Amino acid sequence: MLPDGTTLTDDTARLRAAVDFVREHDTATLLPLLLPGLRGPELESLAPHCRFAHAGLLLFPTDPQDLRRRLADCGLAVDTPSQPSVVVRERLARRHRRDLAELDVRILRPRVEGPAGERRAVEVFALAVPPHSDLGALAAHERARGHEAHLALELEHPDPLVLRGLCAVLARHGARPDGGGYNPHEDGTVLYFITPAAGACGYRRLELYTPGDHRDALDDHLRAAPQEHPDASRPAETLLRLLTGAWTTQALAAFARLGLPDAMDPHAATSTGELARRTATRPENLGTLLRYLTMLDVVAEHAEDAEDTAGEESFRLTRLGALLRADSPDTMRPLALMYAGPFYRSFAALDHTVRTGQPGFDHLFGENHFDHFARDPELADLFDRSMAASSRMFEPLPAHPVITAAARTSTPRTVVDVAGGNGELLGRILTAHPGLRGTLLERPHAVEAARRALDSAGCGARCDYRSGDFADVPHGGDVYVLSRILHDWDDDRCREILRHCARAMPAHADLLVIERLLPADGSPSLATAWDLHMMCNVGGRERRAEHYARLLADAGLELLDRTPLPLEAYVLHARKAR
Ligand SMILES: C[S@@+](CC[C@H](N)C(=O)[O-])C[C@H]1O[C@@H](n2cnc3c(N)ncnc32)[C@H](O)[C@@H]1O
Repeated sequence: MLPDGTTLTDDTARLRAAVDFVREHDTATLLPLLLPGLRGPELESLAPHCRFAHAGLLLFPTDPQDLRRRLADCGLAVDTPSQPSVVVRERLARRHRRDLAELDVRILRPRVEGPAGERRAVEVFALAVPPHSDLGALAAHERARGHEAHLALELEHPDPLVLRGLCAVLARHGARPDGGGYNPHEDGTVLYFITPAAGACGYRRLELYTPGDHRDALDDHLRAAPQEHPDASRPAETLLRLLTGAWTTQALAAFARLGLPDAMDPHAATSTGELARRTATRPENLGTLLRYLTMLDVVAEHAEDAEDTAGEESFRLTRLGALLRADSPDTMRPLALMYAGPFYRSFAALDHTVRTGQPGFDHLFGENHFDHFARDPELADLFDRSMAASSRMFEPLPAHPVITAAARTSTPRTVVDVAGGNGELLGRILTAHPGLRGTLLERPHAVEAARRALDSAGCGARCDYRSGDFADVPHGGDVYVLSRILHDWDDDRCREILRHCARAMPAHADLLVIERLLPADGSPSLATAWDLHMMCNVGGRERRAEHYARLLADAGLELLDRTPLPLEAYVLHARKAR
């Protein structure tokens, strides 16, 4: 893929584009292109630990002479013999369900200098595809998709701590693990990442190369990566696992409702008999539930200790399971109850939604989900708490440049949270910046919940509340926030909401929109799953960044930039168009 999004199918042209890219970019300018939120001190501390080492691509010469000719056409000399590839060969075998023996992928690294004469290379993976070979379709697919095209950073010092630190920085800026491996022929460890869709250099894959054997870090990295084709060789087993996804939703909710996460110890195993006693359940049936949850890594089974447990099984809570504890500050328990409750029942009407366009929720409950929840205080409270349960996506927002700039001014500035739910985000911003004031607009029942939450967070005195509708967006604020609002609505309603905001915003005001973004290249993402959820339950949708830019423009607003947030969300920064 080229930076302008076009795809080159001719191998020599693709090679030349990679060579030009390597010649033109240096490490410090490349990093923010790959990770758009990376800047300031974090960028300065990251850059010295790694160097831009190469751009990689996969070519399909007809034979070794053809490859040499193409390299020469691009002015590349190869003075070292090719090495067998392990990682790319395995990825191709998995993706195309081919036998490894059919795929003799070789690696060459012709040297190319960077803009200041830096030592670099183009990493060429070559798979020979003679005329009429049955690998032709594979080659056409790979040329068109460019799955293996990547940029590589090499660690300056192969220190395991630095490697893990770099992985953490990449994760914080939206890079997702995407496989990797250890190559014994070269004694080097590669970790691949997919960078955020927002990356501006045309490459979406990033390789972190570390000389030496770092299989500990690699194992953690591989565990975090979604499998490209889960069990592609066993389709019937895979389908059975997929078909029974509802059991997972309900097993997790039963686990939470029975109070098991709170009755279990994360550090020590407890026998099923003791757990059954604590939760008033039947040991035998509880054992069945816990064994299922062991497969999901929610609990871990411990080897029996015959003396302590009289031969019973015993289980410990894992980090994942601990997120369902009711008393955990980052509990996701309300989401477990919501997805196994009203949003579980409504998903049974998904085919109705696809046929008619009407949300399954409305079809089943006879009204829009906001109205349905608003009439039932218990459900309304569960909904508010379930929104707050994924609020870790808000963690970086108090440090967003728009908020810190507002907090630095001598006159008190006001953050207006439009449909701010139970005040989770506004509370975080006001707690981090004691000089800021807040205004929260919500429907009446939610205003009351927000008032209680902000009072108990100690910032209620700096907050005003407006009970009302989107048409009542308060005028005269300095920063306006629309968090997870636009994805609830169709385009026409979004334009209306944005126009209400634009009318209320003074010329200097900023707007922060928090949403997940659909990937432009169809790569797996939470946004794609939530797109289905929004369609079935709310009648809304997830969108690509350009789609939001168009909606903002229709309301007289201009999208200025976007920064990734945890849980695959983004914050889009807009102002009034000049
Ligand atoms: C998905 S929640 C988002 C809440 C919060 N901004 C957050 O990110 O956690 C959507 C919110 O929109 C509010 N809402 C729905 N319709 C509204 C309307 N017509 N006027 C104002 N708020 C509305 C709901 O009460 C709900 O709290």
